[in-house]
Amino acid sequence: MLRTRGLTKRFGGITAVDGVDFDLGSELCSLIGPNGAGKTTFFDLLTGELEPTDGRIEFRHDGEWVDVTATPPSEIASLGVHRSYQITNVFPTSTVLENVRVAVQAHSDHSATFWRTSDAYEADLTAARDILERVGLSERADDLAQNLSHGAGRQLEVAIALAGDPDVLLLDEPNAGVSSESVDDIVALIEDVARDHAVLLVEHNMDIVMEVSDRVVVLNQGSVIADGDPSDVRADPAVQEAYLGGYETGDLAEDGDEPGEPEGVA
Ligand SMILES: Nc1ncnc2c1ncn2[C@@H]1O[C@H](COP(=O)(O)OP(=O)(O)OP(=O)(O)O)[C@@H](O)[C@H]1O
Repeated sequence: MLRTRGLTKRFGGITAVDGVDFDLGSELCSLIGPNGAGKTTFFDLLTGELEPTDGRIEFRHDGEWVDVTATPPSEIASLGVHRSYQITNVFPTSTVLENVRVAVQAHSDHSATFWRTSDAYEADLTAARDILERVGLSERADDLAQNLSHGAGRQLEVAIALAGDPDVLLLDEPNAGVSSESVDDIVALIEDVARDHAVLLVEHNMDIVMEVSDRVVVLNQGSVIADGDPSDVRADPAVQEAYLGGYETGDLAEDGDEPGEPEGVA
C-alpha cells in the first residue's frame, strides 16, 4: 500500500528520520519508539507536511506505485492516505454530523458542482450518518463538536478521516488524553477500521500496541531498530534497552505512569 526507501529528514544538525526503508501492507502496523525517535516526523513526511531531505515515498494507487515524494498533503489525501489529526480539522461550532457531512462532500465526486442537488446533499448526509454509526457517535450527531469529550473527539477525527474513503489511515496517538473509561471504545474503533484499511498507528500505550497490532516497527534516533511480530519485538533486547525497559503487559499500571506506558513517555 505504501513504501519508503532511504527516507531521511534532517533539521539542521539533527537527523530526525534516517534512511528508513518501510513497507506497509494490508495490516495494522504500530510505530513505536522513545520521545524524539522520529515518529511524528515520519508521519509528516508520509502526509506531505514535510519534504524529505533524501529518499522517496510511494503509494500503491489503482494498481500502480506512484512516487509521492514531496507531494502536497491535499494530493496525497486524494490518493487515499488520510491522517487523523488531533482536533485541527474539526469545526468546533458545527455539529458532529455536519463535520462529517462536509468531509464526505469534500471527497465526493460532485463536490466541485456549484449547484449541488438535494439528492447529492442527502447522499452525503446518509454517508455521514453511516460513518457516525461505525465510529459509535450516532447518538452525538446533533451535538456541537466543541461539547464532545476528548475520547468522543478522537472518534470524530477518525470519522472525518474515514469520510475521505482512504486506503491507508495514519492514526496519530488516537488514545492521547482519552479518559480510561473511553480507552476501550478507541481500541475497538482502531480494530474495526483496520478490518478494511491499512493502518499505521503511533501509540505510546504498549498494552494497546500489543493488543491491536499485526506488526510493530520500532524507531530509535530516526532508524528502524526492530520490525516484526509484536511479541518478538517486545522480547528484542535492543528494543528493551532503547524503549521498553523491562515492560511486561500491564505492569506499568501501578507506578503512576499511564497504564501500559513505558516510563518517561510524554
Ligand atoms: N521542526 C523541527 N525543527 C527542528 N528539529 C525538529 C523539528 N521537528 C522535530 N525535530 C527534532 O527531530 C527529532 C524527532 O522528533 P519527532 O517529533 O519526530 O519525534 P517523536 O518520535 O514523534 O517524539 P514524541 O514521541 O515525543 O512525539 C527530535 O530530536 C526533535 O527535536
